[in-house]
Amino acid sequence: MGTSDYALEAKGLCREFGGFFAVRNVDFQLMRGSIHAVIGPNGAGKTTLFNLLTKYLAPTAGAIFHDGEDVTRLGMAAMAQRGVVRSFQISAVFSGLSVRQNLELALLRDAGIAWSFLGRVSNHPEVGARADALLRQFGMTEDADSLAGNLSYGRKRVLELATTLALDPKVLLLDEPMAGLGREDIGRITTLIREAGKGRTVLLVEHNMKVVAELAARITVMMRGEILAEGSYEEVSTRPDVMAAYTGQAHG
Ligand SMILES: Nc1ncnc2c1ncn2[C@@H]1O[C@H](COP(=O)(O)OP(=O)(O)OP(=O)(O)O)[C@@H](O)[C@H]1O
Repeated sequence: MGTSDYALEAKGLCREFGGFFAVRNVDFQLMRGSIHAVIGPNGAGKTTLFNLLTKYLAPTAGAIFHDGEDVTRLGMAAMAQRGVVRSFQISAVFSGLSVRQNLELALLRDAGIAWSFLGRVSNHPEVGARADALLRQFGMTEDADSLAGNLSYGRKRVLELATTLALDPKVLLLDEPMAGLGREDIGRITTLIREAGKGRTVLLVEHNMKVVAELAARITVMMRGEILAEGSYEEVSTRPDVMAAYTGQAHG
């Protein structure tokens, strides 16, 4: 399998905090076009690995490749330009704007058009049409004119995902997309991520095993900063060492 089969690849990745290795010597491959989950008990190093791959943190050793090119030294903005987009941090929802305005803002930003006031949208009819399509796709047509700040927590997370997808990322990186959501919103966001995964590469860090089992074709299990196991849900969930890693840990 060639390097270019991977949307993202890490080689010998390390992140040390004052002598403590949160991530130690990790070799990781994110296959292009796949939905891949990183799981593991609390403190395993999932968030640190995610922050390294999304360029939020710099590694203390090792290298990161995107489409086979060394991107170790690039920052988040340069990665976003390459179509590698992290959700739920980058795509802030503006609570003083309506749902539609939030989507229009994201679409204008993606098109590289400066956005200062909404009158500008009328100059770009394609933006209005794409906002309508996103509203329909995300089941938010009825909320279009509601202020984002007045949405429930779950609907806000749906809007965040919609604004991220407005950027049409090639690689979508999601940090605990289900955190704090009720069952209904989990079902909706699971469906939306599955749809978003068509023609894209998706990496998610997620504690909810039902969601991981439903979405991820490949799963990486981390433990004490290292990769403990990799494979399908069936493969990793039946391994005694993976079960032992979770013993005594409460996970949703
Ligand atoms: N900025 C930091 N400074 C010092 N130690 C850190 C820092 N960030 C993370 N760590 C440590 O690195 C280890 C891995 O943390 P990390 O947040 O990556 O784990 P995690 O698997 O995401 O855990 P959780 O599931 O609880 O979010 C933990 O022991 C944590 O205390």
